[in-house]
Amino acid sequence: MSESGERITMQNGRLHVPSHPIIPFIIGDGTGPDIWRAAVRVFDAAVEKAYRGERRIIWKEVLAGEKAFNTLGTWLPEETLQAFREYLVGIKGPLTTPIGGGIRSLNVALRKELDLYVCLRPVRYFPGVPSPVRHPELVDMVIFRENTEDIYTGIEYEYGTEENARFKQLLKEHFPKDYAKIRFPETAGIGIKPVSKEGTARLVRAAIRYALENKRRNVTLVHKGNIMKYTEGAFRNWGYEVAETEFGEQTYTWAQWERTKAEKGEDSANAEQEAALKSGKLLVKDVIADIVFQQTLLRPREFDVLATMNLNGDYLSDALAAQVGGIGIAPGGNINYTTGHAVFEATHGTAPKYADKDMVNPGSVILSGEMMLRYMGWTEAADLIIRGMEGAIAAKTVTYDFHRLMEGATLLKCSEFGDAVIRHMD
Ligand SMILES: NC(=O)C1=CN([C@@H]2O[C@H](COP(=O)(O)OP(=O)(O)OC[C@H]3O[C@@H](n4cnc5c(N)ncnc54)[C@H](OP(=O)(O)O)[C@@H]3O)[C@@H](O)[C@H]2O)C=CC1
Ligand SMILES: O=C(O)CCC(=O)C(=O)O
Ligand SMILES: [Mg+2]
Repeated sequence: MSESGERITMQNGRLHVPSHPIIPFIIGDGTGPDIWRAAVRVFDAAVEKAYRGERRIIWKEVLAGEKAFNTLGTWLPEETLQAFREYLVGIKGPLTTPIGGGIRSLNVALRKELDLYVCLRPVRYFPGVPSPVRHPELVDMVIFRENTEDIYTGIEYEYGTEENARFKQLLKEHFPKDYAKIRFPETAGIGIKPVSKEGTARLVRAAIRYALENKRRNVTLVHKGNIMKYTEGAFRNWGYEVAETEFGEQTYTWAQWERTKAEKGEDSANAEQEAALKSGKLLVKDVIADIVFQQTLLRPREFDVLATMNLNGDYLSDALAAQVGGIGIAPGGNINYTTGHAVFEATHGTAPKYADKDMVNPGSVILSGEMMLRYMGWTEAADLIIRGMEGAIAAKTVTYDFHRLMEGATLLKCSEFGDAVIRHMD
């Protein structure tokens, strides 16, 4: 490396970012290399333009996925985890996860290993982006998805294995009534869904803090608590508990509304809520996970910040991204707000059929980098990236995914879109 850099550190609960921070990155599988090549040029150009050489990112490649396996014989090397631990803030491309067998998700493993408990996925509209809805500009939501629990924990017992048989035997012996509920016990695979009070509380706390700091109007707890009462239902109840016990002065909850209604009737509850919201309090409400897909589509104005469990948030991220133009422009970050550790990454996957074609939209990783720069406090560079994205899209110079839905647009390659973003920073 020709130039040495320094570590980003956490000091007294605040991120300390040197002028030449070392930032580890994973290129990713499939379309990852195409996208990274385009995106890193955008990041460097934005930083150079904003700080005229006074600040610079010292990139440090770390391996994971196919590149790691092919060179080191392991999918997620310990050195990679160590680099993210040591340098605190990093960025990654997508990594492949085989379906129905093989290795477990490296993406999920990274989040768990580094305890990046928030998957933060903002969903906003860029004017000019083709959208399937009539008013995409009304979509301005931020998903806080729990990243370390739920059925993503990966405790599963495959049908036909000894573990599966032993687990079912344990159920049969100790919980015979529950065992009898399994419709086809002989051939059933089994998965376990742990959801804890601590895991829920730290996620909901982060969502409420974000909403208050960013002057959002509401936080919606998304759950399927009518069916899964002690996991998803508990997520809702613990979420309300956090709002009321830790942010009681600043929030009004639907749980409070329910209690007032039971005591004094619906009119009183409505009046209480209205007064609370008029006084500027943040509304904390909840919605069942199936209807949230309809409501966010039909009444996007009613949703600001959404706090979800792991699986629900995974589904909802892709669905909401579609409303503002699709997964090609859906960024994200995995964050531990206590330790400061963060790994930014797109919402989409490896899109393997487009690999090495220099074709896909690098927008999601570019905007994930924009989130990273903002997280580091390099807001001038982040603002330039937004300006560049807005300019490239407004000029109708776009990649295939937008081009196929846009009238009169110019089709750009992945790398060319990166160039267009840089040009429009001026
Ligand atoms: N965090 C991560 O690393 C993630 C990894 N994955 C992994 O990725 C692999 C593939 O998953 P899959 O379910 O196919 O989902 P993908 O997100 O990889 O791709 C699905 C479709 O989304 C569209 N798309 C994806 N990326 C882009 C982009 N940059 N620009 C424009 N359009 C894009 C394409 O749609 P179209 O064909 O219509 O143009 C593509 O066929 C799996 O192994 C999965 O586990 C998945 C999600 C996240
Ligand atoms: O890990 C994977 O392969 C998929 C993860 C995913 O879809 C997500 O985090 O949104
Ligand atoms: Mg996903």
